[in-house]
This record gives sequence, C-alpha cells and structure tokens, in this order.
Amino acid sequence: MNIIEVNNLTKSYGKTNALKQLSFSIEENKITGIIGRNGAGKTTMLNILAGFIKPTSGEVSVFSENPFDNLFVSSQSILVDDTMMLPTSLSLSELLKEASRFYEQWDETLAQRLFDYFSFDPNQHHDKLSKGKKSTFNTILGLASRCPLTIFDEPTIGMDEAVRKDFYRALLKDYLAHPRTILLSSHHLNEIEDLLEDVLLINDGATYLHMPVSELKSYAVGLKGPADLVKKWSRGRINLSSKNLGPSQLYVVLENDFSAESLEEMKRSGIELSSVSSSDVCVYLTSTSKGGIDDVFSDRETS
Ligand SMILES: Nc1ncnc2c1ncn2[C@@H]1O[C@H](COP(=O)(O)OP(=O)(O)OP(=O)(O)O)[C@@H](O)[C@H]1O
Repeated sequence: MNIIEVNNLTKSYGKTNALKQLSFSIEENKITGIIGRNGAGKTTMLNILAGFIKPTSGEVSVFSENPFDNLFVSSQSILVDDTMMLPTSLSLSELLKEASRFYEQWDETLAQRLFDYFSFDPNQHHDKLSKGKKSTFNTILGLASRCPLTIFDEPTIGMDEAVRKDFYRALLKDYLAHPRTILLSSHHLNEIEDLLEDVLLINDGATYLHMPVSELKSYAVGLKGPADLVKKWSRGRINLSSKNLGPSQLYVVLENDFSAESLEEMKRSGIELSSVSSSDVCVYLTSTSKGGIDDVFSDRETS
C-alpha cells in the first residue's frame, strides 16, 4: 500500500521553482533515502509532506489525505530537522512529557534510555543545547514518537561521528522491531545506504530516479585504461563522468547495461573495471559537468 502519493507537485517562491512537476509514491513500511544536491528541493518537499507548506499546484496525499494543516496527518507523522521549534520555557524532560501526550505510539522507555545514553540533563533547555546535542535530542523525539510516517531531514547536522553511528544503529534497530515508513534525507548517502531500502534522487525540483538501493549499487561501472580502448567501449553509451589520467589513460563512468560477456572482453583487452558507489552515482547523475571540479582547472592544466 502506498502511504504517500505525489503527482505533478510544484512549489514556487516568487520566480524560484523549488519543485517542478515532482511525482513519486512511497510504499508503507519502507526506509527511503531522499538524496539530492544543495537546493534540489528536498526540504521543500518534506515540509509539504508533513503539512507545513502548501503546494503551488499538483496533488499530494499522505495517508490518503491532503496533508496541509491536517490534524490527522500531523498526529501520524513527525518531521525532524534542525529548525524544529520547541517551546523554550520547557526543560528537556518536560518536552519529552509533552511529546508523550501528543504521539499515540510514543515509547517512554526508549525515549528515556536514549536520553540517558546520550547524557542529557533533564533540566537543560533545548535552545541552550549545542548544535550536535540539539540534533541528537530531536532524533530522540523522532525515534520515540514511533510515528507511522517519520521524516528525518538531515538529522545528523552537527553530530560527531560516534553519535551519527549510534543514531543510524538506533534507527535500524527500532525500525526492524517496529516497521514504519521512514524518509531520511542526507548528503551522506555512503553513510546511510546500508539502512535504506529505496533511494529517491531529486534533481532541480523533479524526481530523477527512484529505485532500490541494491539496484543503484550496480547502476554504473568504471572503466580505466588506454584512452582509445575506453573510448571505443564508451561509444553510444551514457557517460556519467570522464577523467584524463595522463596523456593516454582515461577513466570513464558509464551506465552499466553491459552483458557479462562484454565486461569479460573488456577485461581481457586491458581495461580495468571498477564498481561505482551509489553515492558517486548520485553525484555524477546530478552533476552539471562531466569532469566535476576538475573542469574549473582544465584550461590552466593544459596551458
Ligand atoms: N522560503 C523560501 N523562499 C524562497 N526560496 C526558497 C524558500 N525555501 C526554499 N527556497 C528555494 O527553493 C529551492 C529548494 O530549496 P530546498 O531548501 O528545498 O532544497 P534542499 O534540497 O533541501 O537544499 P539543501 O540540500 O541545501 O538543504 C532553493 O532554490 C531555495 O533557495
């Protein structure tokens, strides 16, 4: 069953089109990574799903309802991000108590265990927390709420590496024990890909790709070797990235629609094949140039 249906969703801010005819659907009880470059429209889209922003046009349905300003949708979903506005007059322990009153499926024990594990002071106030601690507290709300739709928009901002790992682990363990629909936006696909079932790649306000992460891992292949040979195999193929590795050596990343026989033949002819991480695939697919940052320096290097 689809919990989210988005059709031709557009959101404009004056002349800026943050979302352009975005369409996708999300199945119940899956973890989907929301991936995209800066300014792609991820936050705008997630805020529309949570009912905080009204679309300019198009259709959005969450739990079969229009999410905008919808009490049912807000009781069944939570959006965790670094702009969460929590009452400054309440202490952290009072905030947890308030959350337990609002969210039907709130897990008191989990909230308290995570709170203690991350060494929070119950009398501390949210607005006085450091950036990383604020993010950590917000993720406790996200996990313990056990909302059927849980949205994390770049939840690890400011967290150190150990806390990020702990959060991902806690998310996975809790999800396995209590499956629900989770959307997780991040700029670090390499860190979260093992958690994900699907990836939704947004580029310039539109859906670029929506597929199981396992498929994304084999989406592309890297070819390195003599330039003439690499060029021969690249002919007529979709080239995602290309880099000169010296006067006669070339590295290209191609969409991997080669047969097993072709890949074997390439190897025999002296081409080195390599896998391309799903994170790199997303970067290449959404890049405006084939050579990446190297293109900025290309004329200087050859002059
Ligand atoms: N309130 C706003 N007013 C005007 N423009 C906005 C507003 N919010 C977002 N935008 C614009 O909409 C586009 C999409 O922004 P959005 O924050 O959704 O992208 P994002 O993918 O979350 O980016 P990032 O990865 O950098 O957080 C950007 O061009 C942004 O400048």
